[in-house]
Amino acid sequence: METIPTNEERLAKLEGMGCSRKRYEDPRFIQGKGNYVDDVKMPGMLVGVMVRSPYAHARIKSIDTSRALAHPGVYAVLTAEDLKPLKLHWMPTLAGDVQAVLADGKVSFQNQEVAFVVAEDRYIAADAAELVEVEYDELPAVVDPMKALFPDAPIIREDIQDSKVGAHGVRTHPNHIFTWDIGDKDKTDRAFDNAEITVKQDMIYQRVHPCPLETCGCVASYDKIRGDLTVYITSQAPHVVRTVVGMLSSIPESKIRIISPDIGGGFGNKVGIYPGYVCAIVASIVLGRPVKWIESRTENLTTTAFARDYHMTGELAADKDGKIKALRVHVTADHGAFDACADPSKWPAGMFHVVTGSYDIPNAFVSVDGIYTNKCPGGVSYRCSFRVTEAVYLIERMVDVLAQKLGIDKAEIRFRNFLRKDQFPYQSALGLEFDSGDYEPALRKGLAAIDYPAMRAEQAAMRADPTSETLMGIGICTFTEIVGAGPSKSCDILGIGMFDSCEIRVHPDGSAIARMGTISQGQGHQTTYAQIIASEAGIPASLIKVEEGDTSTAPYGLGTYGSRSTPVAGAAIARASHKIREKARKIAAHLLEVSPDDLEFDLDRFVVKGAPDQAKTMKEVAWAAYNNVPEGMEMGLEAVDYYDPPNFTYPFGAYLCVLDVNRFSGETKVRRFYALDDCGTRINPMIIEGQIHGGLTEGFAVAMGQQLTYDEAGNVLGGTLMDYFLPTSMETPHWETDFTVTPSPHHPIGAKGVAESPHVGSIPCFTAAMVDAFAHLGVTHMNMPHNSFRVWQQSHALGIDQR
Ligand code: PCD
Ligand SMILES: [Cu+]
Repeated sequence: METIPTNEERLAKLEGMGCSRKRYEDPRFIQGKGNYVDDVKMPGMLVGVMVRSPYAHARIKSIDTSRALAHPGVYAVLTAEDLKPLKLHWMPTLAGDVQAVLADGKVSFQNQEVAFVVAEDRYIAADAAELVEVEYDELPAVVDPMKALFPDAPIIREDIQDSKVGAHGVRTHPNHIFTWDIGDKDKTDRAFDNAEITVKQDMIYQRVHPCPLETCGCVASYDKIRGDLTVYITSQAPHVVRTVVGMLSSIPESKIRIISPDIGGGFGNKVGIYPGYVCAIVASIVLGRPVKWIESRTENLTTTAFARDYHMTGELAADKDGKIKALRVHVTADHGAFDACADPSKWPAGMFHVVTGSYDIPNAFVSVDGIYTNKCPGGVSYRCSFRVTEAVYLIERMVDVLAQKLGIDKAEIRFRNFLRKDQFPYQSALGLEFDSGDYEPALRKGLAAIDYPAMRAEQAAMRADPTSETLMGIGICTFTEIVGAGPSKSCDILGIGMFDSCEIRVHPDGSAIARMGTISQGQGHQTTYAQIIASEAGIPASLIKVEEGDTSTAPYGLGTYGSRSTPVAGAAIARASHKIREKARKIAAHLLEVSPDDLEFDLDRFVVKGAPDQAKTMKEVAWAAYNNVPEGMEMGLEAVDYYDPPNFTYPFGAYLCVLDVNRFSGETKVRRFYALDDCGTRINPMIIEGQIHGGLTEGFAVAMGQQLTYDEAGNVLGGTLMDYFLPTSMETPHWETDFTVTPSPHHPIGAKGVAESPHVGSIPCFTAAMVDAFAHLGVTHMNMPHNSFRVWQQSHALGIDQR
């Protein structure tokens, strides 16, 4: 007789939630067996290259494509004139604006798409692109959003120059996109009028770019005989691409197949629809041959989806003990030449209103103005679920500024203002409902981990020593994130609610295939999704095949960004697993000739209550599902779930950073970085740790070096990795990670998203530490990036850079 495995053995075999199961994906990635878009090669495939504008703002007087067309190996050169008859020279953006696919009479940012050259191969296409002769008439450019609102500023969008109302309400200037107000202005103003103390700080969150290792691209293949369009694409939201392509082309969605194969990092960069995709699709339809388009690094850095460019002013009102009474914020948001924000919510500044942070702030008012400038369009959530990193940066900076003004310790002021555990679910003054949190123990753990009192004592000693070449800074960030877009009442893309989905089919041998509407870009969904099913349906993770990213097989879903896969698809996976389990229970009851209520689910089997030797395993049930089901039941064992979450999830964390700054050179060394994260129920602790390392490294990159700078004429300075900071293992500090577990009350398995938290939480922490190094000299804020030159400038301004 077969010996029944022990509980431990069965649990180990399942590799369910909580297990640091090794990543299923890694053998293929490590051995170079991944399959990325640029790996796709089709018979007869042509390659397209963009002709781009050297000017930030210019009228196009003429485009002469004849020399390019005459070049051997060239098949087509598309311009706006060619797209006009198809009504494809402009396309809708995800933010309710329109964007030129190929410049229509005018260019509005440097490297804007002007023509698309299709040729035998990439070299020929690039050579021919040089032969396209474009005559420009340069116009004055404006790159500063404040100056864009001057009465005599150059008008960027002549196409909508006279419209007084845009997608998000009234426009007050031709370069003004919207004003978005939220909160109670009168109450907030009154709280400020009556406050014992107020503080105010301006800050700039610089323009940055997500910079995934793989640039954007696609291979479009139109089959003229069948009328089918297949597109391999670097998309974080393949189903959305299918819907948009359907809308633009009038091809029914049933004849469009969008496939996101392996993706070499997304980070928000691959949410939007870019002109290159549209041009490749049009070229394939026109030429009847597959057409590939892959961006160069410079094209990626300078033309696809930037992030931030938020110019913020924060104000806090408080009493003398540092208890916050009100928050007031104004933001000037530079959206570039077209409003192409990949914002999953109905709010034009995304989830910025999470800006009250981890604190009990009774009154708040926020106003955001969106502005056009002669810069690249975009506005994506570079590792933050959209404008959350901006919000967290603002509130964390403001709390520090207040502490400094009052002479209260920066940890102590947080304890005085934290939301208490018993206040959840908490209605914020800006209308959000924070699901769960427990902030105080998290910060206490962090303070103990770095021995905060000892650090402050060391800092005091250094400050007292006039010969010390080092300035020591201690940064604290106690952030609350908002992830998991989202409830369809507040989140949609082009009118489609932001649900997500899962479909599970169990085979006769007890193995299974599962498909979801999300798409991994390196997060390891194939590993972790199987773990959820393992725990919830009792099928070993190693027997579950997880597939995402092919619209012809996966159920409709809104994709992966905004750390939404766990909060939304993860919930659908759990619920689909429960449906499987409940059908299996009935089959097991039938096999055991008992009532379903007499059965208990035990890891991987159903056991008769009170008779532990009478059981049916999921494997046995799976076989029976195909030959011996209760009368009246359909055969098979499969389930589908579409999940529209009731709320977002609110992961949080406590981060601490200790920095040593050389006041003569501005060089900085991160001595300690401690990150405690709470994402509720943890599915794979090892993957979470990897996600946190990645997010912290990108946070380090943004805080210490990343910036897309423009000169007055609108030239992008630093559109290559020589200038744009991408940290390697050489620059990256050592990370210390920790956690607490506060489950989400509304998520079926209590899980919250985690992937963006480390990015959102670390950036203000680095700035806080940097400012803290200079705080005793009266400095309250320093704008990022904190590279050596800029830090030295601060030192120099204070006159402490000389020996
Ligand atoms: N509690 C929990 C949570 C979570 N998890 C895990 O972790 C991960 C993540 O998750 P999440 O948080 O949910 O998220 P997702 O959705 O998946 O993802 C997204 C993210 O993710 C991140 N990470 C990463 N990684 C990699 N590798 N790559 C990439 O790209 C990336 N990206 C980035 C980003 S940026 Mo945005 O897009 O900006 O919005 S958003 C983002 C997965 O695997 C999961 O399963 C676990 O375990 N547990
Ligand atoms: Cu964002």
